[in-house]
Amino acid sequence: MESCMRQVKNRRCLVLSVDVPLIPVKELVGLVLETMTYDRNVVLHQEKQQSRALILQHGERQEPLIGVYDTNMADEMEREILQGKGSVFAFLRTVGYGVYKSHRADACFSNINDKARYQQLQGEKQIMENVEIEQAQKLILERTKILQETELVGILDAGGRILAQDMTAEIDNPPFNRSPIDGYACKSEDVKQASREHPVYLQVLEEIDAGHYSEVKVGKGQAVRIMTGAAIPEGCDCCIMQEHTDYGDEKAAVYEGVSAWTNFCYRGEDFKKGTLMIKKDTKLGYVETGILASMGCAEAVVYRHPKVSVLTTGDEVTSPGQPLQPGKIYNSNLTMLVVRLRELGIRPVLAKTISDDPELMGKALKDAAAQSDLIITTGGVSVGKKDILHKAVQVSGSERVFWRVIAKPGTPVLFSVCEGVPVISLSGNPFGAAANFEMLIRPALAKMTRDESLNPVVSQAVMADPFFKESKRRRFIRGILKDGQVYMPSGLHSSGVLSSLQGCNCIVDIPAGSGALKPGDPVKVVLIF
Ligand SMILES: Nc1nc2c(c(=O)[nH]1)N[C@H]1C(S)=C(S)[C@@H](COP(=O)(O)OP(=O)(O)OC[C@H]3O[C@@H](n4cnc5c(N)ncnc54)[C@H](O)[C@@H]3O)O[C@H]1N2
Ligand code: MOO
Repeated sequence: MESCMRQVKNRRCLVLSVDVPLIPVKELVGLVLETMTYDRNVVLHQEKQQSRALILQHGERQEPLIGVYDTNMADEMEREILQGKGSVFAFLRTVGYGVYKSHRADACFSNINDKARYQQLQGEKQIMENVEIEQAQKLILERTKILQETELVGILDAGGRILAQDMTAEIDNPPFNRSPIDGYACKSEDVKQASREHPVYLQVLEEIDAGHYSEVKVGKGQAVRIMTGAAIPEGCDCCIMQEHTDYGDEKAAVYEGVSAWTNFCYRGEDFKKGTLMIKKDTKLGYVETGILASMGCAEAVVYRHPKVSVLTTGDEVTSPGQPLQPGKIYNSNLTMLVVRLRELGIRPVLAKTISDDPELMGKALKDAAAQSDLIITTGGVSVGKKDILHKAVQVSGSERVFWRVIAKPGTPVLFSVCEGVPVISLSGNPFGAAANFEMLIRPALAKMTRDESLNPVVSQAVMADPFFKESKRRRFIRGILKDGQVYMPSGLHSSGVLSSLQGCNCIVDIPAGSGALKPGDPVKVVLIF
């Protein structure tokens, strides 16, 4: 420090030792700002400056090597080095110092000198507990990447995909003036006066069917026999429905006149060459793919599918189809989540069950991270001895971001990031997992894929049935929404019960502090679609 102080030109120097890599930058900013406040008070209020050094304190601990020092103290430092023991505190006591109090966790200021400790502390430092659902969504979205890679797919397979480039028409559609009816194309001037009593007779030059093209020029008193979808030849400005003629082959009697441009579809009336037809990032449905086809596109460049992995944990879970041993339960979460993803157009790349072994799960997370954009797990996130996700996340070297949301069910959801891949660990209780899927995973899928329709849709409704429990905490319950009214399913509302979710199409979002709900009470619902 002494030699640094001799070199620097500034009046002050921010000192930070090299082995506190987890210190939040905001704390350094806080230190600097506090020094500036001192300066301002000195100038404005002619206060005596309190100290020549301001160091950081967290809890009871003061950190002399995290601070802002006046740089004119090199001589005093040298004296301590030569005459004392060279202790920074001893020096500080002689010159006097102030403290900047940080309220961050101690782990932020840990001395770290090896990688394993760094990874361990990084997890401990950043975990946030008991977050609101909205904050949880934000924390997940901040760590969710938007997919950039694209692929070329045949137009028949492009439905449901997100277009990765602007699509501009290279042709006019229709590519020619065309007849919207079966009949005769002619000059409107010729038939203006036609009626049943006084038919107008036209000379029929030829017949043009859909798919054929004629260079013929139609003159005064002339017509062509024309079919729906066929190109109207030069010289004509209208078409007469055949029902208003005598169907003549060489000569046709016209019984009803029309004005100019009647029954006449213009070239390019659907779209003109050069028009931007479908914008990048549009979800292609049947209409958009149909438009692309009408533009002549056989293929489309779309963003690649997201790669989502589902890992369920639990020594008690048994795959369906296997005999059920005492104490075991069938694994419903894996099927439920895989099929839910498929319903949303996402095909999971990995779906498996891991036993309650943190090392195995840690390894499984790393393996999954290598092949996924998002990992969903269920079970093992609460506080029990076998709630192995916490350890598994550490084993995998993941960054833990938050644990627990302030809502029921699905409270113990844990969010971490394994090698850059978000890992959303849902509770093992099937309805807890299902509710969290709708609230936390859908937004991540929407961001990743740019598919806005994957976002949860919130609506207002009115309770049709009562819900008897009061809700001290925010509570999600399943419901059946019909014509703006929410009916309660028969069966239990417990988070461990899946069967009563059958037939439900919404989750009622009951705010914390609500009493029992009565019929007629307005409620917010999240649609399950
Ligand atoms: N002492 C406390 N105990 C519990 C608390 C608490 O705060 N203190 N929280 C409770 C809440 S709320 C929930 S939710 C659960 C969450 O537990 P986990 O997420 O750790 O999940 P597990 O214990 O592994 O399983 C819970 C439940 O779900 C069944 N399960 C698990 N996986 C599946 C699956 N794939 N298919 C079907 N069913 C599954 C499992 O057998 C358990 O019955 O913790 C409470 N406890
Ligand atoms: O949060 Mo738990 O999913 O209530 O039962």
